[in-house]
Amino acid sequence: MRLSQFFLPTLKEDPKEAQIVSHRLMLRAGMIQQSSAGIYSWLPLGHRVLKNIENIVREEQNRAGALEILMPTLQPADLWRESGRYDDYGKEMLRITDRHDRDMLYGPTNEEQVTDIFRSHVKSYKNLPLNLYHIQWKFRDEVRPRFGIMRGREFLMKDAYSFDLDYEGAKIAYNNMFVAYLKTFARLGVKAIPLRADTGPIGGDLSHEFIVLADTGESEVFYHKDLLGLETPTQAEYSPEQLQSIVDEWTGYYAAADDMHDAEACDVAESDLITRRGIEVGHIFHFGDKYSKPLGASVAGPDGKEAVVSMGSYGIGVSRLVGGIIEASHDENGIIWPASVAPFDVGLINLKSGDEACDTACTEFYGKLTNAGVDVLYDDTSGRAGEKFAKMDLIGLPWQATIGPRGVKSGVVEVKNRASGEKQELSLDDALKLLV
Ligand SMILES: Nc1ncnc2c1ncn2[C@@H]1O[C@H](COS(=O)(=O)NC(=O)[C@@H](N)CS)[C@@H](O)[C@H]1O
Repeated sequence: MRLSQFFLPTLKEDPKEAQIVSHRLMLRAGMIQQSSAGIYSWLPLGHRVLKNIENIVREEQNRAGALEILMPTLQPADLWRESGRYDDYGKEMLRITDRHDRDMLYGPTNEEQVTDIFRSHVKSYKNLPLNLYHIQWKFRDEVRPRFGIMRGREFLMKDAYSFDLDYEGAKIAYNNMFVAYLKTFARLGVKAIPLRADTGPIGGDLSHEFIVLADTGESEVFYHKDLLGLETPTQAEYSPEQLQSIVDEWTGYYAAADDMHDAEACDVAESDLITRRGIEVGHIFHFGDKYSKPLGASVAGPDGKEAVVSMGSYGIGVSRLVGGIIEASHDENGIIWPASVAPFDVGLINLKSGDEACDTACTEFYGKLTNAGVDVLYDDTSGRAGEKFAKMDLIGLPWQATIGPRGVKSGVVEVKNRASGEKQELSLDDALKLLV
């Protein structure tokens, strides 16, 4: 992509309304544009990152055996009246009346909706276990939306829902999602630790939240230092016993958010207990028949008797993760994207646009990288060198390749790794080998 043909409305100054670094950098890097409180448009650079995160989440859900569907954002209030949540949900719910005066709502979550789909079609235990998920916009009328997309009102969530014949089956489904989350966050380039969590408006009796450690996180978390040393599971498949042992290993260490931490009961030695702030990027719940019972979602069991199915739900904050990853990965010059989610792989800087030799060398190098499948943002604009370097550091692409008049003469490209800051002068061929 040539920068002269892209839409990248970067800002020179820190916007005054931004209180945390990810909000500041997302605005300065031209990734989002606020529409109203807690509601944003995603501009090209931000949209690319959002889609990269979404696709990694999707791949890991698919690998875990979940089936992707897409449920509507607008839901009938009657479904929520059946579960009893229509009144319980409170002011966070955006209630809407359509032209026929039917009560509707903009979904904050989809437990009722997915249970309605299930009960309409699944009648036998032979069709279990089943896990349906979608990646869909949610609306929660947060009383104080803040920190940009971190606590938005309209936000993108992956929410999965599992259906099993009994608790044993539901526990396997829960453990399967727990392990899929460990893999997902590792692929996103963040260290997410699971904590026992409160179940809140979703409900149930078993829940973990996954926290990305970041100094500006809203939650205060307390955990055993050895938790950070655990290896992320890598196998494609695990038996139920293996899943349970992985979950036991990761939940065997003390870890609790402030709302669950009990300093008295915590038996971790002072020297082993770490206190940090973190951002909740995922939250999983087992809640049994909380929705299936009132909505009559049951199947004929092996004994022929009707059994109300046992459910769980599993959320990941896809749009929140754009900010969460920045909070965990930035420096004083800007964002440092993990390669897996970066909007482009390489930023190519032409130090002297308009100079024929430079333009030719850059165009050739750009073409070779692009043909090799590398996603390049080529700064072909006529800005000053200092501005070009600052912009590339701000938007945080993993690699920068710079070609200037001196380099063209000696046939070298300066390649810089954004995360380490390390620079190398390489021949065009060696630079290609490094970047492809
Ligand atoms: N206001 C918000 N802005 C951005 N992301 C949010 C917001 N509220 C929740 N999230 C993200 O969405 C994830 C799941 O939300 S949740 O309420 O915990 N869980 C559910 O809604 C369940 N239905 C899981 S399927 C959270 O872990 C968080 O990462």
